[in-house]
Amino acid sequence: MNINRIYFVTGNPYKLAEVVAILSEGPRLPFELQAVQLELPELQAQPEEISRQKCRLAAEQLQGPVLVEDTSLCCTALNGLPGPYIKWFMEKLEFEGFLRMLEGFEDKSATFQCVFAFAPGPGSEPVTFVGRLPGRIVAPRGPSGSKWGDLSRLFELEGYGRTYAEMDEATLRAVSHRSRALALVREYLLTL
Ligand SMILES: O=P(O)(O)OP(=O)(O)OP(=O)(O)OC[C@H]1O[C@@H](n2cnc3c(O)ncnc32)[C@H](O)[C@@H]1O
Ligand SMILES: [Mg+2]
Repeated sequence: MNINRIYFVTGNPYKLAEVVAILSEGPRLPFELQAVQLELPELQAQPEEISRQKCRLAAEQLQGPVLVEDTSLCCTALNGLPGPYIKWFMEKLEFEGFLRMLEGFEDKSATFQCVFAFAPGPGSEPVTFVGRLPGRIVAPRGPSGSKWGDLSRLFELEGYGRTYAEMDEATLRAVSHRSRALALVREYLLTL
């Protein structure tokens, strides 16, 4: 396949910066990654299908190879919810409301999940890549005002005993759901 530029499409500047940083580490990809800041509609569906839909829309709009990503936070006690709707839950309930929602449940385990979708152009079925990070929801710890907002103070990574907000950026980048998914994206892109 003759690709020399891939558009990474997101409305979130932090996500964009993180993806560019992670992909610029390690073996160099034979493509230029071009950032496109665009808010894509997210259709109600399972996380992988939401990402695929975003990818199809992005490929149509940009008429070229595109990479998109959608992040979910899945709580075990809520059978995977809020999942892809976490953004709206945090916006509407704020962290106090979100914690209250889980109060009645003993099981506070949760998983951050990142689904990237890639399509070489419009009309192609997108390929997806999933990265997961297990943890649990805790009372807020760590500095507030971080780039990912209060959610990062509520999610404690399994095996680290620290919340997202308490982790240093390099360690987090090495283990995060996004890095895990991007390792698969990189592997795939290198086969094109
Ligand atoms: O335009 P897109 O790429 O969709 O960007 P977005 O900000 O709308 O992102 P999502 O639809 O993937 O929604 C995921 C929500 O989870 C948050 N989020 C994403 N990655 C995160 C991370 O690594 N740590 C903490 N929160 C994260 C993000 O701020 C959103 O509120
Ligand atoms: Mg979004």
